[in-house]
Amino acid sequence: MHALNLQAKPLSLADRLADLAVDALIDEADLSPKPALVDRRGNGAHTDLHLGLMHASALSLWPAFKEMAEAAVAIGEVDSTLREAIGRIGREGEQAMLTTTNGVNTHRGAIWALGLLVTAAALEPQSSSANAVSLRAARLALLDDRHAPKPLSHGAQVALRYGARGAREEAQLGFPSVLQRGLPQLKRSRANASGEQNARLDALLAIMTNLADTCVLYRAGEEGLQAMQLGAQAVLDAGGSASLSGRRRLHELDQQLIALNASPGGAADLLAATLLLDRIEHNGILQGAF
Ligand SMILES: CC(C)(COP(=O)(O)OP(=O)(O)OC[C@H]1O[C@@H](n2cnc3c(N)ncnc32)[C@H](O[C@H]2O[C@H](COP(=O)(O)OP(=O)(O)OP(=O)(O)O)[C@@H](O)[C@H]2O)[C@@H]1O)[C@@H](O)C(=O)NCCC(=O)NCCS
Ligand SMILES: Nc1ncnc2[nH]cnc12
Repeated sequence: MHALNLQAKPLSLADRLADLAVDALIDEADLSPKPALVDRRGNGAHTDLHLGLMHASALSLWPAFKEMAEAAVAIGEVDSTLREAIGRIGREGEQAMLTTTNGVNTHRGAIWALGLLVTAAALEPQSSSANAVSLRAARLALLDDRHAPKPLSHGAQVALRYGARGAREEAQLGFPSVLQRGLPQLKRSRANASGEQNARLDALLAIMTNLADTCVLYRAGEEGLQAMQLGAQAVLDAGGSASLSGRRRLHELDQQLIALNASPGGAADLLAATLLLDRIEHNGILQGAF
């Protein structure tokens, strides 16, 4: 007679990366109080989004992230075949998101950023520093996808109007907002014993200080972008989210951005990218230690 094998089947690399990406999106959505964004308190500057929808949207993307990681393992190098494979999977992921949300754009930018990072991490799991993963993601983002439609998206309209660098350029440059702003601030605030939630809020604010967020530009123009960047810097200068005066500034920033209808959705996506890279770097993706 055989003994029952109660041990769970180990997760594949692609399973683990998809889990990490979805967890990063859910942690971003839950983080509160985020200025003008959907969080546990409410809908921020949005009328068509809420926390349940953000969670459902994040979960709907799990198969797309897994498929991107599998494509990376199968193809094995940064080339046009992989770029076009993840472009197709990314567009299917967008459709899955839109079906789940009844047509509301919850995570378009996140599919792009986290999709590239998941693919880049799966390509060389033994080289999982944030720098190395971002560099591979940038090389992928620089490749052309012959099948990509070229719609006049909000990002494209804002690029024409203000000459702003959007989500595509952020990835092609190797995610500078994550590597130079989000991750260093996350580490600084953790080292200052600010508490994990405050460290994540500070990381979001650090990203906001410098980002040309095309969501903010589209909804609130340069006035909105300046309010976001200066207001985020003011919170950090006042001591960050863990200090009383930083919290007061954060509350003011929330009110100001809501009044301007300026939702920093791009910064929120890059916070999720920050959390994902932090976990890939520190937990490793080979050991299955999470
Ligand atoms: C290459 C793409 C990113 C397409 O780029 P494009 O220039 O066409 O830009 P958009 O699609 O308009 O914007 C992309 C989203 O990226 C986020 N974002 C904004 N600024 C930045 C930035 N500076 N750096 C990084 N990321 C940024 C942002 O996403 C969040 O906001 C979304 C809501 O945005 P909005 O369009 O304003 O919302 P709507 O509901 O449509 O309007 P409102 O009513 O709210 O005003 C939300 O989804 C957040 O995620 C931008 O929206 C890429 O998307 C692409 O080519 N995809 C095709 C598939 C593919 O090739 N995938 C590759 C494999 S992963
Ligand atoms: N928490 C959030 N609120 C609004 N838009 C977002 N896009 C990505 N995350 C978001």
